[in-house]
Amino acid sequence: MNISVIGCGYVGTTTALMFCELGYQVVAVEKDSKKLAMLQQGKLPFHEPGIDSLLIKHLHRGSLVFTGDIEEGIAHSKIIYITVGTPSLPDGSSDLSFIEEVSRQIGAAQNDYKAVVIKSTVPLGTVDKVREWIGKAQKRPLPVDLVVNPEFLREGSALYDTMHPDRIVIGSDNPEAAETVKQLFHSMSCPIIVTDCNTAQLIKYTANAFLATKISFINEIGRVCDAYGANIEEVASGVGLDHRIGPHFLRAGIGWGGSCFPKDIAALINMGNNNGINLLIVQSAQQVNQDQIGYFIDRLEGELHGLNNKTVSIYGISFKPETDDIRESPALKVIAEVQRRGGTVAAYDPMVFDKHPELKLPGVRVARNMEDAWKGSDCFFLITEWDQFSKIDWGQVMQEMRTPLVLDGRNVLDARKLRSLGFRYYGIGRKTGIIHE
Ligand SMILES: NC(=O)c1ccc[n+]([C@@H]2O[C@H](COP(=O)([O-])OP(=O)(O)OC[C@H]3O[C@@H](n4cnc5c(N)ncnc54)[C@H](O)[C@@H]3O)[C@@H](O)[C@H]2O)c1
Ligand SMILES: O=c1ccn([C@@H]2O[C@H](COP(=O)(O)OP(=O)(O)O[C@H]3O[C@H](CO)[C@@H](O)[C@H](O)[C@H]3O)[C@@H](O)[C@H]2O)c(=O)[nH]1
Repeated sequence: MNISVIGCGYVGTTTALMFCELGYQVVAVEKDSKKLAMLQQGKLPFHEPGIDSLLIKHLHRGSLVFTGDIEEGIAHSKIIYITVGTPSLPDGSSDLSFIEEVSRQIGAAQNDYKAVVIKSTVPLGTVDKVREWIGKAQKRPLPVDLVVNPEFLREGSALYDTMHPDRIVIGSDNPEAAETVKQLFHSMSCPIIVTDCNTAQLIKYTANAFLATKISFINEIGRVCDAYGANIEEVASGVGLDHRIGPHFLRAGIGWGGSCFPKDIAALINMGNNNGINLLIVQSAQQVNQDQIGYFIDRLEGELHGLNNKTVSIYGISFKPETDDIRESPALKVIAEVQRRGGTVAAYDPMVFDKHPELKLPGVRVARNMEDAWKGSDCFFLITEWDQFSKIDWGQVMQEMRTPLVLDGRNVLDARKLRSLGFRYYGIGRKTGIIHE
């Protein structure tokens, strides 16, 4: 069977490869000519572990073809997946312009029946708009079914998550179309939930909002730990052993970022507002997350008695390890806030600057290596827990920093060791405790 995928970013490329692995013939459409040229040559325009080798495998086999010609993509199959971006607008609502563009292109290129499957995360009600955009662009009335099949992959483990999902969610107002899409996954063993479009979309938003709220909640408890000298990791593991709560997404730190949580939480709040529903819990989770940057920087400013003439070394720019994605990265917010309060910044990331040579961070000294960033610095500030930061020679750091201050935005460094070496070390909620200190 043939499948077309439109939009070859993190989700589209992974989805295309997942379908190739399941045995389908895939045509993937990308409009960005630079990205397209790379993909056609078997090179990934972004970093995602494990995807590179699969890309080459399926290009060689001919099971995957990349094209910039949307008409070729539409003609290739009856099942068209939409995987374009849905970024935030300033009011928190979703920018559906990419979805609209693709919908109109589908309608204009259509010459027979299509099942259009929206994998992008889109607000409830979007399906009706897509149906209208497609219909208006059709040269003559042609049948189209709309299905939503939201994606739950995490960057950094995209391939694994797509090949081993906890569940697959399919929403459609037409049971036959839903069944067609369900059959695509017949070889997968996870639960498949078939429901209506709005319910399927709300499963996606609720999952992201719940996970983000879990993190904000533990971050807030981390502040209570700081106030009373309790240990947040022991609190989290003690609480997480309760099966009703579970151990995941209870790692306290500088807060959540990325291309999904911030925008999806904003979109959910916006959907509530549009209907007179004040989503208090989700709004609070968002607020706690915004405040978390200030919580750390207040500590930094206090420890250094002001940031004027102080240099802060930022370790990790991507929003999490094993990705080059900097969308809504906490590091960028920390840099802006340090600069706003008068400090200067040196930054190191093992991936981001190599992958994005065009990236400009005004006023920031980009370090060539880890050592270069801490030399003469007043604070080692870890934002992203790249594995290599766990192998640092802290004796050398102590020799080469101007001020022996370490802020650990991910609670991953060895607090006891750093303190015994003479560093002033702060994570969140890590003053005491016996497991990690
Ligand atoms: N990134 C994730 O971890 C993740 C996980 C789950 C869901 N999602 C959702 O999936 C969607 C896509 O996210 P992403 O991170 O892959 O986005 P992305 O920005 O990385 O990729 C989107 C791609 O679509 C291309 N595109 C846009 N319009 C096009 C058109 N008309 N024709 C062909 N190509 C076009 C863009 O050039 C870009 O390469 C979003 O709605 C997002 O919320 C993302
Ligand atoms: O205990 C935790 C777990 C995560 N994070 C942070 O939360 C953010 C998001 O992390 P993660 O969820 O691992 O990454 P994403 O790739 O953004 O994935 C989320 O967003 C995707 C897009 O919607 C969904 O598909 C995934 O299911 C959902 O986990 C990152 O900044 C992490 O550092 C924490 O601070 N503490």
